Amino acid sequence: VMQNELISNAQGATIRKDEATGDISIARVIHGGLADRSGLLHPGDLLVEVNGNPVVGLEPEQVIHILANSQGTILFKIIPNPSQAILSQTPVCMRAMVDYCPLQDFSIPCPDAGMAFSRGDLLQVVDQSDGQWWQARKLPCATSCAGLIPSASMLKSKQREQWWCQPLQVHTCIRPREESWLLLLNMCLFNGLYIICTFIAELFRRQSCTTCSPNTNALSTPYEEVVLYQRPPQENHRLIILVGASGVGVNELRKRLIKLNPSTFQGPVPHTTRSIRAGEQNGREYHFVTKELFEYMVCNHRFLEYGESKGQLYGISTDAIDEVLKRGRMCIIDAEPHSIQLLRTKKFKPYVIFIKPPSPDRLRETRRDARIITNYAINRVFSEEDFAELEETSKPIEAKYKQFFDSVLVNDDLQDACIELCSIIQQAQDEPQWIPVSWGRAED
Ligand SMILES: Nc1ncnc2c1ncn2[C@@H]1O[C@H](COP(=O)(O)OP(=O)(O)OP(=O)(O)O)[C@@H](O)[C@H]1O
Repeated sequence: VMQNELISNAQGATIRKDEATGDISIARVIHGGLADRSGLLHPGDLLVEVNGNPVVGLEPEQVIHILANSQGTILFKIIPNPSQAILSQTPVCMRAMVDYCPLQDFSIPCPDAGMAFSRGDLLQVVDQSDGQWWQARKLPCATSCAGLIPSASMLKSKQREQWWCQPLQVHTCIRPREESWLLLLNMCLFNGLYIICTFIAELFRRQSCTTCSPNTNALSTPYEEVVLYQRPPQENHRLIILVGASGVGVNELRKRLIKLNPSTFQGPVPHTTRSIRAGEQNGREYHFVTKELFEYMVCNHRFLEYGESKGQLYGISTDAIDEVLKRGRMCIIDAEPHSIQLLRTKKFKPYVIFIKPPSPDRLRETRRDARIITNYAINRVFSEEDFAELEETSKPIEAKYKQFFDSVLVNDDLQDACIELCSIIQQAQDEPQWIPVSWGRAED
């Protein structure tokens, strides 16, 4: 049975009443609060008097009232908890993978001591002594006082409850667009690898679905333990993933970056089952493979994204990404949001940048002369519907996947966005960044 706690904010401790005996005891001492800093109060201590007023039998609200009205020195008479082991815990940093609001949680013992957080927030967990309720601060620490958050097991059981209550959602994915492949093939006749890669990325983006994903809020890991990581010079660069709504400029930024410094940045070479053409070279435009090998790679989950056009298969493999990284280059890819999880591995240590549209006015202003390619026949300026769709699709992507974003870049002025992208990437490679603890562990 959950006993409710009340917090005395000035003292930074919560109290609770034992309904059978009338005893008032310290339920928890909030890290960084006055009681914690004094080192005089501990969980389980029995409160006998406050400033000479006996408190046994009182309601917790009455005790809080006495405390709130006390001025100057407050004298507590306590019976220390003899079994209280005072353990000093090493803080652990965790990234929140779910949202939490204590005011909407009826199970929290003391909502006023609770701390709200959103997916992606970095939390420094300072106390895990209670299996159900931890204490944590948000990083970078703005306040010294910690707040109550549900433990990982507590959140998981809440997720399970929610999951069972959810109605079954039937979802139909968008089918690949044949005409996009045709455009790809047309372009291949006239352009080099640079355009092919660009277009392949575009094709996968268009044909994939942003609403279905392996990671829904339900049953996901509520917290991910993280550590600061700085790439040692001998290690591969981190994979750079650009994510954004269709039309926001992910491809444009990626193209510009590669063009700016082709000896540093590179995209992966796609695989195809179509036959090699005059002027093409295996491993340059494409990796030309047999259908059997392609299917074998599909079965072995080697493709990040793949599709079929006119009986031929095309795909971007994780091996192709690895090849770029092994050559000492920075691999920059344009991925569907739901592919992020596949790439979140120790090997790639991806750094994910979300490309966000600017304000509605700036979006329309900056894209006045921009062209949108909707299929092989249409290459036109953005319409009002395109702008509206872009804004509408960007928000749910951000809302759903923000826990995976290391950086957010607003693509307003193209030149400025390119400069900012370069500096974000530089920082990602050269400065310490938070990564999941499992990516940082030395090889066994
Ligand atoms: N900041 C910007 N200012 C002006 N035009 C831009 C800007 N960013 C991108 N564009 C233009 O907008 C158009 C769409 O960009 P891009 O093709 O990169 O979109 P995308 O995000 O890759 O979407 P899709 O995957 O659907 O192609 C292109 O013509 C591009 O040149």
